Amino acid sequence: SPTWMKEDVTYRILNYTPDMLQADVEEAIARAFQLWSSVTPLRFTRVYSGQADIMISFAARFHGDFYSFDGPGGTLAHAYPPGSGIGGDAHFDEDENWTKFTTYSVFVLCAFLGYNLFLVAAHELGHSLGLSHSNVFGALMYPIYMAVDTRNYQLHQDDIDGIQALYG
Ligand SMILES: CC(C)C[C@H](C(=O)NO)C(=O)N[C@@H](CC(=O)O)C(=O)NCc1ccccc1
Ligand SMILES: [Zn+2]
Repeated sequence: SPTWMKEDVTYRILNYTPDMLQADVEEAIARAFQLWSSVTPLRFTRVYSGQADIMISFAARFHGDFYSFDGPGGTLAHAYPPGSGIGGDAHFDEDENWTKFTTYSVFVLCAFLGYNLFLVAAHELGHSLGLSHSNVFGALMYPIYMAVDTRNYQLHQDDIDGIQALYG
């Protein structure tokens, strides 16, 4: 699978969701990158203009690529594997309610309260780095979102093995 052929990868936050404070969006994204940089030689640098490797945006329905979003629920976000242009970019569905909180409540209540941006971003950035979905329940790259306590979130060994197979 494609990987970034460099250790220094840039990212840019193109726009913000109205669901959260901008500082909380920036913190969630930065923490999601830190998860992956902590187990690889990769360094992530935020840039504020021009073309970054990983362009991060919020959008609803049709948003200029072949994968339109589907309103509340369902697909929450998608990201492209490493490459030029749209490669590496991560799109978040603005029709979801984005939050910095996580609850232990059942999945359906989470769907109502919102999705934790840090958790979803961490998953999407896994794709942006070249990871596919995992079949290991509890892994970050498992295909289905599960609300978990994000205060001291740790990558599952399967996620670490996967990313170190690409960048170890
Ligand atoms: C086929 C793709 C486009 C589905 C899409 C996804 O996997 N994006 O990376 C997605 O939004 N998946 C949903 C689940 C679904 O649509 O059935 C999801 O919860 N993804 C976010 C996620 C998954 C696992 C952990 C954290 C976040
Ligand atoms: Zn995914």
